Amino acid sequence: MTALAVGTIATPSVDIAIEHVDLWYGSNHVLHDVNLRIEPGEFFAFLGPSGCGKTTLLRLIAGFNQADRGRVLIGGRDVSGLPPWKRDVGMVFQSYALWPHMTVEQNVAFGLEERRLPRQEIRKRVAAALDLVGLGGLEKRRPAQLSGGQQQRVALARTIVVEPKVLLLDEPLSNLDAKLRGEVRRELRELQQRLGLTAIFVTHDQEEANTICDRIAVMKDGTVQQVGAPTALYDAPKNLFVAGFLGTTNTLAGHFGRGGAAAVFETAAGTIPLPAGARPGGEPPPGAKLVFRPHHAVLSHPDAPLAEGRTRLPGTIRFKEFLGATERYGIAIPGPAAADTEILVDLTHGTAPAGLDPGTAVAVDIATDRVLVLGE
Ligand SMILES: Nc1ncnc2c1ncn2[C@@H]1O[C@H](COP(=O)(O)OP(=O)(O)OP(=O)(O)O)[C@@H](O)[C@H]1O
Repeated sequence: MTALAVGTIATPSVDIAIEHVDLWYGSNHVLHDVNLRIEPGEFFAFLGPSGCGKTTLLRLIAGFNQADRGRVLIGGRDVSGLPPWKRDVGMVFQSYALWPHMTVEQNVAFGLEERRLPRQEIRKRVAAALDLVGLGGLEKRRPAQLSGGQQQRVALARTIVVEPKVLLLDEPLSNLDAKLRGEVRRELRELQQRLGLTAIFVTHDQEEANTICDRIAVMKDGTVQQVGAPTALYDAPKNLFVAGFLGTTNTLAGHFGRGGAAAVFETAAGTIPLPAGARPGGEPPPGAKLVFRPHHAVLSHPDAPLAEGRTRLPGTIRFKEFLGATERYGIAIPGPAAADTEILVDLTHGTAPAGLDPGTAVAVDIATDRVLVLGE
């Protein structure tokens, strides 16, 4: 265990282990055999859609929920039976939960006064915590006299001032507007790194998880689907859910080629050769689909020669959207029984050939080595 001190705030870096955790709310089985290890000093995210069990898992680590099976270890110590105040965890809530009648200073000092620390020590630590979150000078204000971002920082200062071993953040930025969210999340990341604190961030926003966290656990229906660094999850998703949750993706239903030796995937839009490794060994996964990202294809003139490493599907532009740095094209690929497949293609703004307007016939040239076949 290492400890880092910034000013008078010291936080240890500890690991967290979640082992075979199951939890029911009555007859509702909310967490299913969850196993995770979070490294010391890591910024970790629980990411998933609403109701998948992220907050339940976070509250379990905090000690507000108890597992029906399995255990939680913090810094190697089994904390499963311990109440929240004996776990050395600090939690920041979505609502901030500040005391409205207290000043900033009093809000931050509250936890230290409860612990009956000497007055001098409290004063020093509160000043250091407010300094760390950039709120020096606002000590005498009340929460109502602060902006949302400033209130969030008070909540953070109040949590770190007690020097928790673990910082738990439950959608802490969701009450802030988009611009402020970006700013506060950078500050949060910087603070977490300076303190070397192990932190877990709950969010359903993939951009938030990607920008702030070292690793992410993607959750669905109370199960962990995949754990990895943001780029690893984006580039090598394990299944269709992870691929779809982390960014836009094209998915084409079909089946592996039969008969011939070549590894191909046959879809209603056409037959697509597969790179080595895209075809999992043995039986195809259930509900297998071909997957590729919109920026892994380009648009060409139907008569242009096909570049090496690409495979071509002919189609017609259905729509075009300007997204800022990129332009998104929706392409209808004709299929049997009048069932067109729609493929999205993202081109960097300014790089698209002229004349790519709705109704134009184009060729979608897909980078064959970026294609994956994934199951449910
Ligand atoms: N106190 C409770 N009693 C009974 N069921 C609950 C309770 N809290 C949550 N649930 C249920 O447990 C499941 C998981 O809820 P949880 O709040 O952990 O999900 P979440 O992923 O954090 O969702 P959100 O992003 O909407 O906060 C949901 O089906 C929810 O309705």
